[in-house]
Amino acid sequence: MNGVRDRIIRADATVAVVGLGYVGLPLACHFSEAGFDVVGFDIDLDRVEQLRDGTSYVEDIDDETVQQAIDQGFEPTTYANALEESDAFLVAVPTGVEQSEPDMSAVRKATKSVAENAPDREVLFVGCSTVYPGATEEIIRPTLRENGRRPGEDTLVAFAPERINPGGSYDFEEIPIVVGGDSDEERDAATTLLEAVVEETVPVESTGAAELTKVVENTYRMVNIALVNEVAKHAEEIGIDARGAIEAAGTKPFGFQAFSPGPGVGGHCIPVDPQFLTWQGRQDGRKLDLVEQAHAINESMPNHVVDSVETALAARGQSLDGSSLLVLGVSYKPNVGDVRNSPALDITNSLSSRGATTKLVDPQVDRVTIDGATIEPDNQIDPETVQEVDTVLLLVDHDTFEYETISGAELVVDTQAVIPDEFGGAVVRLGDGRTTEWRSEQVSTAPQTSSK
Ligand SMILES: NC(=O)c1ccc[n+]([C@@H]2O[C@H](COP(=O)([O-])OP(=O)(O)OC[C@H]3O[C@@H](n4cnc5c(N)ncnc54)[C@H](O)[C@@H]3O)[C@@H](O)[C@H]2O)c1
Ligand SMILES: CC(=O)N[C@@H]1[C@@H](OP(=O)(O)OP(=O)(O)OC[C@H]2O[C@@H](n3ccc(=O)[nH]c3=O)[C@H](O)[C@@H]2O)O[C@H](CO)[C@@H](O)[C@@H]1O
Repeated sequence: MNGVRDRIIRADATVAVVGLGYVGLPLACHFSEAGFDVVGFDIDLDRVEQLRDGTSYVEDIDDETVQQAIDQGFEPTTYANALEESDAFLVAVPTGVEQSEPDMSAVRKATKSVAENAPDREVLFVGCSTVYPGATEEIIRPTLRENGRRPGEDTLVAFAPERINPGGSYDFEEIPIVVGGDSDEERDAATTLLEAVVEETVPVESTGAAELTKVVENTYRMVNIALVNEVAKHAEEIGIDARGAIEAAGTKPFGFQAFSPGPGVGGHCIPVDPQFLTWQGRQDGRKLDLVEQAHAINESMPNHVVDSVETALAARGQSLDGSSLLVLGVSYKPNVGDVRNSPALDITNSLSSRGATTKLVDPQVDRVTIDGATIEPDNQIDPETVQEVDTVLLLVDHDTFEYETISGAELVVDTQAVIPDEFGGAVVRLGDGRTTEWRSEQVSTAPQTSSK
């Protein structure tokens, strides 16, 4: 009765979370709340010190939650040897792509840290990072073996991809977790562990099945966003409003899920995870044409937005070169401060390279580096600036934006179609059926002078 699963069942297992970011910190706090001793290992000293001071850096976890976990024994540390008394290891370190190739370097290093420090008894290793299908077999197990562990024997191995959704409407415990193991013993141990913190686990037959599940979830989302982006560009040409059609299609009670056209696809998941599949396909000499093309469509949206600004200014007798814009929203999606892969960065870069000057507003983002320059976006929309610029460009619909403040704008390019019609100025919307109209006629309020 000294197997790791037994220790988990008795809740006298020590849980180690490796990687204390958007995924790892909530995991650590939930296992602490569930009554487990928790060790949190991270290589970022600043993050560890913040946690030890009871301070959170993750939007969905407040300081009080961190302090409660600390009071219950949660031990954030940068010392890997603090792992030596742990029984179950949850690894949630960054993964991504570099030059379209999967970057699994952090997974390798974290797995090595676990192997080098795990105690000389049966332990459980659960991969939580999003990886390419087969990575547990090809990277994690060999790394454990190369560093003195026996996968499947003294180290049970499973894969349980995180579905946590920062800023989302679902609570952590409400989101079912898929758990893949290559043996019943490994799958059962991991399922038992995760059932301590979520209401539902979904066991699948292998680690590969769980890895593919996660990548499929996010590839499905990326491809369907690309579909509505392509439809939006088409709708602009045929003079029919795309969003109205998508919204109407959403009334079909089955067989359709509505997505929203936008200025591009950002974040660390949706533009990234599908590239694990396309890379894998190309490795075998097979292209996943649909996934590759969908990614390309989404990548084309920032330029489409800049072209729309240029066309809207031209319809008013103005040039993009020398124009001034107030850009609303820098993060990759509403109500988050994360700028990873944000389309706003590409759009702002492109505007600058085409001679426009931009002023950024984002209440969620303290500072952002664009083209090597560190910029601190304004916190709120300044009506005076609205009057001064040639165009207000809305990229991200943060809840805290008050659009009344832009009522004096001469031109608004609205990529999210959230500016109300009573706005009064000239509003150009992504996917708007009236695009053909404003392209061909001078906008009634258009000044005939050059840009300010
Ligand atoms: N953020 C999300 O909403 C989300 C959702 C689902 C899945 N994921 C996946 O989870 C994984 C982690 O993502 P995240 O958003 O938490 O990343 P993050 O960057 O917020 O946090 C990762 C943490 O790991 C630490 N780290 C890096 N290398 C390490 C190492 N060798 N040993 C110990 N710590 C190390 C970093 O210092 C950082 O604090 C990624 O694979 C991501 O795709 C993220
Ligand atoms: C656990 C996990 O992996 N969770 C992921 C996470 O993904 P995420 O945080 O990256 O957020 P997304 O909402 O996918 O946005 C990504 C980009 O796509 C743009 N977009 C989105 C929808 C749309 O209709 N049109 C768009 O243009 C948006 O602006 C942004 O730039 O949460 C999603 C649920 O929110 C999950 O499904 C998804 O698995």
